[in-house]
Parts: sequence; structure tokens; C-alpha cells
Amino acid sequence: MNNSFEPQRRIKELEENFLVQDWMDSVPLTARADNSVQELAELMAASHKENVVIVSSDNKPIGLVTLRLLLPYILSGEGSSPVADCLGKEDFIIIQKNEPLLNVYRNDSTWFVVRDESNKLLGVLNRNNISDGLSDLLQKADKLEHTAEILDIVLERAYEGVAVVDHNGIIIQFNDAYSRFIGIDKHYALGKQVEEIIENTKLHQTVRTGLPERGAIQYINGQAMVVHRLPLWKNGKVVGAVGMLIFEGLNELYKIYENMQKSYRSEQLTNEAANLNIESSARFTLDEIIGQSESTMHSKSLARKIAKKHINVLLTGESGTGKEMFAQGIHELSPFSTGRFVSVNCGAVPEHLIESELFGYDEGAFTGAKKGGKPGKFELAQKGTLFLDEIGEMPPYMQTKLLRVLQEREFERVGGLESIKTDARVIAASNRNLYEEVKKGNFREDLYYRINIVEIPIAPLRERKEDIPSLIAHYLTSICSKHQVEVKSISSEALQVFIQYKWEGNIRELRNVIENLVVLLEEEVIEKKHLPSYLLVETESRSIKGELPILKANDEEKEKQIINSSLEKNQGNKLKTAKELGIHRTTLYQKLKKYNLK
Ligand SMILES: Nc1ncnc2c1ncn2[C@@H]1O[C@H](COP(=O)(O)OP(=O)(O)OP(=O)(O)O)[C@@H](O)[C@H]1O
Repeated sequence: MNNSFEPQRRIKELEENFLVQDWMDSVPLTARADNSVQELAELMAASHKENVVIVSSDNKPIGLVTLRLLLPYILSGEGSSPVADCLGKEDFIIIQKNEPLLNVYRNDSTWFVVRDESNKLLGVLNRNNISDGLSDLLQKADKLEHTAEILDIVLERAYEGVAVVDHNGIIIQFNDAYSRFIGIDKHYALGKQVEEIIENTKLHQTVRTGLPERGAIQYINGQAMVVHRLPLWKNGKVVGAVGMLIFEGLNELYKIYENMQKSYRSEQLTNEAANLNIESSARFTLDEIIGQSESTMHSKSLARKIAKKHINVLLTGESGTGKEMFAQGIHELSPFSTGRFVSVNCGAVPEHLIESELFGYDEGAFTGAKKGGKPGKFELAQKGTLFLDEIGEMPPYMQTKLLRVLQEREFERVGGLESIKTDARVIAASNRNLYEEVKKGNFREDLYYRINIVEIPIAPLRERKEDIPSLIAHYLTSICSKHQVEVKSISSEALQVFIQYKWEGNIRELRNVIENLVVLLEEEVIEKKHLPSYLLVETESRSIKGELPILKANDEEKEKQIINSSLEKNQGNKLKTAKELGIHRTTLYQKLKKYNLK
């Protein structure tokens, strides 16, 4: 084959692999033109999705409404006006879900409404989603042959200004859109140090720190512009960075504001739910799962694929890797999202209570049973999703009962005679290797196959180190805004420590470390000297899973003492104790059992 066709063929492959459906925000908010402005504002406030609503008539989108359009009505007390009054101000284009992203992104529209073949509304795509797709594509294109030619063709089609630098901060790609905006010829810019060409750039620092920044403000020619700066990774190292100049400044600012609000609200919800120890409805979507590593992208794409199907799913991964977050994300995308997301931690419910917890009980079932009985989690999850966390901890007699319910799709309350039908979808999770447990005879094989129609493995954080900088950036922003302190940054030396550390408590542990630093540190930049000393200890050999992060020595007596004193300090409150020790409740229960503590 003639070699000059090769880049074109590769681009075709890239086009086929980057489809709109993989980058859009799914399950959009929708309304009718006769809904009031106030109703739409309430809909947005209650949702954790992209704050845009599609207004449709006869199933046809007739306009988009964003927070920016609603605010003036709300502020001037005209919330009862029909939404129809503010239509026509946001431009949008209707596209198909299987349209290649590369065909869409040269278009200058801000919003794209996505439909399937039967014209069903599926989602919304905005320029942020497009930039994310583009940076992922650059990452992938970098691994192909003919990279330079491919990038040239791909970037020239982009509407955004795009500049790519290598590991020394030298410009290796620079598209026309950027060149036109700053008035510097592309051929002059190529090969130059980025600071010489782009005013107030920080791309050379992105290469050093590996920290992605989205929605940063950069002054160019006296104008405040919104930019994204994203590192490019190869074999666990930063090899360059992409800078994107977004021309939709104002919308971007609103988006940043909304995101801050959103993370603040979801933190609040998490804390409230944790304090009250209640099961809450799903809060996360798959779009909110941070991480561009191949392994995270793979788990997310698998989750998206199976979400709509009525099959049982098993999520496997160490504690704190995000299994519950995935389960909530699957629920949100599924037909079961009209029902509740109900979560049970099988390892945290005492053995004698698990049956009534799952199936409920009838009045008089046992001494102390409530008048009128109580519904169990299966009943609460009707038409919704039942998340069975730590399923490997389920006692054998309950494994048998659960198998029967999954086979027959009906159950009885404890002490009850009536059969109740269940249509809940079950998502199970385990941090043990369940198959090993089957081989050891601790877990029923037939139940294993029944819950494991599809398995979604979630890798430990130390095996997807590329995700660490994005997670740090995310948590620095959301935790600083939660505590209402100026957003802190991290030095590249400190970042290296984060990248090298083993993170046996995975993302939960990383989040706790950042929260401690944000709360305790006065300085604006997190330096290596501020980090807790155990982060600096290079532990080559992995310690036992679930070991307390505060304890790296294999000293059980000391571990017991630490748990005991934390329990006393927290007056026996297990949730607070687990939080203080930076371990999951289940791990704490296992340790309490092991050390005979109460
Ligand atoms: N990819 C991610 N992006 C952002 N936050 C994440 C991600 N993965 C996990 N988290 C956060 O880490 C914490 C732990 O996640 P989660 O509870 O889902 O883990 P888990 O695997 O279910 O843990 P366990 O098995 O101990 O219950 C949560 O605060 C969650 O929001």
C-alpha cells in the first residue's frame, strides 16, 4: 500500500474509535416549553448533571436552556415566566450518537444534542466534552506511527486553539486557530520554547508537575481567556502537554462555577449520608469518575456498555478503588434509575440481622420487631438497584437464600407468608478474589456465576498512576472549596511522592491525605516537607491488604492499641473511628473481630 495513505487510514481508525456516544453527558435533563423558569431552575438544582436542559416539543428539541439564561429571570423575580421566553439564545446542533467526534469538533456550535437512530434523546455534548475527547485522542495518537502527520491533520480541523509541547516545553504542534488568535505564524512557533510564543503560558510547568488544569484563566493580548492544560503520559512518565484555548469564555466560566457548586453539594450529601448512616439514592454518574488511564477508561466503557442491560454485575477491586461509585454510575445510566439505589454492606451487618436487613420482617416476627413490620433492602430497591457490597462476607445460609431470590425473583419477609416479587437489579462488589473463595469452599459456586454475569475489574491506584495527578487536582479544588480556603497547589517534588507511594487504601486514602493537608496547612503550596512521613517511606513489598495506613510495621499489638485508643476517643463510634484511621468500616470490623475488641 502507498505509504502516504497510511496517516489517512489511521485517522479513519481514530474517527471510528472516538464516537460522540462515548464523550457525551448521558441522560439529559428535559422539559417542555410551558414549564416555568422556576421549575427548570429547581430541576437543575436537584440534578448533579450538566446544567443544561433540553426543551422539547413532540419529542423534538426546540431549544436549550442554561443556568446563565435562567439567572436574570430568577434574580428579577420573574420565575413564573414560561421557559419559551428564553429559548433561541443558546445555539445547538442535533447529531447522532455514532457520529465521530472528529467530525463534530470543527463545528463552532457550543452545544450538541445527541439522538439515536430512532430519534430518542440520548445526551448532550459540549465543548468541554470535546476537549476531553481530543486530549484522549492525542494521547492515543502519540502511540501510533506517523504521529506528526496525523496530529497535523487532526488539529487543523479543531475549532479550539491547540498547542502541544514536548517534555522540554518546546512547541511541537500548533494549529491555525491558535496562530490566528495570537497572530504568530505556525512555522515560526514550531520548535520554540512555549513561553516565548504564548503569553502567560504555564504549559512548560504542566510538563513538570503532570497536573492537569481545566478552565484556568490566562491573559492573552489583554483578554481573559479560558484554557485547559493537560499532560500527555507515556509509560508512566509525562512526555509533553496539550494546551487548549477555549473561545467560549463565558460559558466556560459558568461551567466552572457550576462544577464548584456541584462538588460542594455532593460533599455535603456524602457527609450527611455518612453521619446519619442511611442509604441514599445514587449521587455519582460515570462521567464523574476521574481518570484517563487505560484501565479506568476500560472499566468505564464496560460499565457504560452493560448499564442498560438487565444483567447482574460484579465489581471487583481493593477497598477504596471506587466500586460503589461505579455501581451508582451504572444505576444512573440504567432503566433502573427511576427506582432507588440501595446499598448494603454485607460485611458491616451483624450475621443475625442480615436476613431481616435484606428481606425485611413482618410484625411479630421476633421480640422487638416494629409494629407493622419493616421492609428490607430488596423491597426498597423495587425497580431500582440493590448494591451488595462485600458480598464475600455473606454467611453461607444467606448465600443460599440470596441464590434462591435471584433465581426465582421473589422472596418472603422474615416471619411473613406472602411472596413478594422483586425486579431490582443486583450489583455486587467484592474486595476479595471471589473465585478463590469459591475454590476454598467459602462462597457458593452457583451464586458466584449468578452474580457474575459480567465482571468489571477496577485496578488498584498503584497500577494506574496516570490517574493520580487528575485525582489530586480534583480533590484539591473540591476540598478547598468545601473548607472555603484558597485553592492550594502542589510542588512537583511532592507530586512525585504521591505518584510513587503505594496507596494501599487507594483513592479513599489519597482523598484523606489531601483533606488533612488542606485543613492543616497554612501555606498555599503543598511541598514535600509537608507530607506525612509514611508517604515518604518507600515500601517495596506490599503489606497485607487492609493494613492501617498509619502502621507499616507488622506489629499486631501496636495495631490493636491504636484501634482501641481511637475507639475510646470516639466513644465507640465505629464510623468515626474508621474515618480517623483512614480505613473502611468493613476493614475495621474485621480488625475488631480479629482482636476481640468491641
Ligand atoms: N475515579 C474516582 N474519581 C473520583 N473519586 C473517586 C474515584 N474512585 C473513588 N473515588 C472516591 O473514593 C472514595 C472511595 O470510593 P468507593 O466507596 O466507591 O470505593 P469502594 O471500592 O466501594 O470501597 P469499599 O470496598 O471500601 O467499599 C469515595 O469518596 C469516592 O468518591
